[in-house]
Amino acid sequence: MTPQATRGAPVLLLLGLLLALYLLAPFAASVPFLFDADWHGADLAGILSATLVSVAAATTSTLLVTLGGVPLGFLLARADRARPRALFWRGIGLGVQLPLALPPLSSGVLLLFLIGYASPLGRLSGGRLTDSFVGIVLAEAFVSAPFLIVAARSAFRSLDPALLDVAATLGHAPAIVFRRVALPLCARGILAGAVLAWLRGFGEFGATAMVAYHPYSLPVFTYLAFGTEGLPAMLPVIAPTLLAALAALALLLGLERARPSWAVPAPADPAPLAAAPAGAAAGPAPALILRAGRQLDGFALAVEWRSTARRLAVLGASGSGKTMTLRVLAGLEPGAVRIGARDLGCLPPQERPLAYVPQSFGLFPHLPVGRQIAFAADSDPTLARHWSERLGLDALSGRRPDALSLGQQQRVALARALSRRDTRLLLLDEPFSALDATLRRRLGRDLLALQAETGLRTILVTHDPEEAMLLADELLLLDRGRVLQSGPVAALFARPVSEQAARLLGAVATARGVAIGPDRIAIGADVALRVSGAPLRPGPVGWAVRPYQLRVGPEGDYPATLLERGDAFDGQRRLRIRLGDAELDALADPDCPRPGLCRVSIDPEAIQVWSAG
Ligand SMILES: Nc1ncnc2c1ncn2[C@@H]1O[C@H](COP(=O)(O)OP(=O)(O)OP(=O)(O)O)[C@@H](O)[C@H]1O
Repeated sequence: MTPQATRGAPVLLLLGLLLALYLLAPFAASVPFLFDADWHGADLAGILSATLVSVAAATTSTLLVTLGGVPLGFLLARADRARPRALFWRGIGLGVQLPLALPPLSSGVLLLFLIGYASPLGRLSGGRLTDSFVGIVLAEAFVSAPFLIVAARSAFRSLDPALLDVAATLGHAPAIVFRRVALPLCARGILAGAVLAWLRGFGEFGATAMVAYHPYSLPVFTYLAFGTEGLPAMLPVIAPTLLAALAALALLLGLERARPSWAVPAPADPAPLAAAPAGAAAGPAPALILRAGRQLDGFALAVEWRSTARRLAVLGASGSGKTMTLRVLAGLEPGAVRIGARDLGCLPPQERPLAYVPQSFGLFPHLPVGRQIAFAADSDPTLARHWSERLGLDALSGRRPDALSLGQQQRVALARALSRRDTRLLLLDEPFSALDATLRRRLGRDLLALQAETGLRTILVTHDPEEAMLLADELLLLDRGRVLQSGPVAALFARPVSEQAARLLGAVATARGVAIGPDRIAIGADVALRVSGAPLRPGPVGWAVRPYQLRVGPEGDYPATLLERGDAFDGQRRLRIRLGDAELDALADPDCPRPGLCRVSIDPEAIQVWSAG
């Protein structure tokens, strides 16, 4: 907090400083007593032995607790994300924190029920679980484990789940995903938890005294020295305790301050891709069949889709279920998926022949570009080299993702996906959403080039109709988890099923008319527009046309009235015209006619028409 931030909050400052003072005061208060300490009469051999016992027991218990606590923290974090949260894991999450809430003496009593002389385990072990080094370790593990589990759980909870999903869709089994992605990315949080657990174990007295009074650990030895010889004899015993605590705290501080060393400024955006020879494969692909049904709190997904196109897009408003549909395809959500004769629905994500690029690209923060591209379980070194070079990533192979521009990050994600030996399907979730308009256009063209070059089937999730029309031949329009319409881009564009579908497809303003022939709509004032697409049935229709599709001038197909003429900007002038009964916006050259009668031409293919009956 800056001095300015605390200036307005004297009460906060006072309360905070009071507590800090109280925590430091005992150290200051102990200074005069140090001169009374009985350094000469100190039992150095006893202190050394107790210190060694405590260090060894705390280290052993921390290792044991880490071994089980890290996987448990991972499972608990995963269960925290699941909806609904399983009762079993909620119970486990609560139960493993109980030792935190218990007085250590009570923990000791509970442990005696389990491993004491009279317990089945105690009898089985011949009493070796109490009053022994093993007993100290068990007591320390019991009281210190929650520190490690809570730290690991919160470290794993802060991990971006998309990274685990991507690693799975790159062919890795859950255990490998845990080892290669989750563990390295959460190592600092886990290490901090381990240091806390070690400190807690090292200083443990109550439970240890109940379970294993012998051999003396440092806290028990300190208590003994105080009880038999008083404060002066106890002071030398505190020295190793303080030293160990300071060393552990220094380690904790070091962990907090440690910053990844790879942070270097992001370079400029990549140059556009050079044109490449087209088409490994063209024409229709094996039929893709998707059936997804999902019932969540406040949202239901019910999608059925069949397509043989190679370039597909899922288009819909925010929250319509686009990402979920893609995740069903990737095997990250349940659903039936088939490609040709191959049933993918029964395969886990790591066994599906596809690559999934989530919205944030899903690059692993701890891996440099070179290892990132080769990360897939079935990564082909020849393909990896090819795509690294083709996408201009060779010079960046040593950089980690936070030292890359967004455009470069996207290329790394694509190179990683394309380097898999058996990728049949490339799933792209809003690949351009984080980019500005210029980069969006450029990377859109890059992707177009890649589609032509690889012939790979791509499914693009987007809410941008322009992007969908550029990069897809077939569309799936979603609305609140349901299919609004699906089919070839041109057919959907010409004949959206409803005004809502037309708006999703980019219609800004809509108007009413009447179909008077298979390719004619009357829009009032004796104007009948010629339209393209499937033959129309007579009856009321809605229609729309984009402003830049209207050509306004002295010549043209239809009579209209120019109502307003806006200021010229960026080589264009915005006009307001009346065409039939509709008032529409149009874009024209700056030197277009003045308000008054004019003529308008519209390409029939640029007019969207839907039944409004
Ligand atoms: N685990 C969940 N539990 C309950 N609802 C969820 C869960 N995950 C997603 N949803 C809901 O499902 C709906 C669809 O989500 P989805 O991410 O597929 O939408 P989208 O169309 O991709 O949206 P956007 O364009 O904003 O990314 C949303 O309303 C979301 O709130």
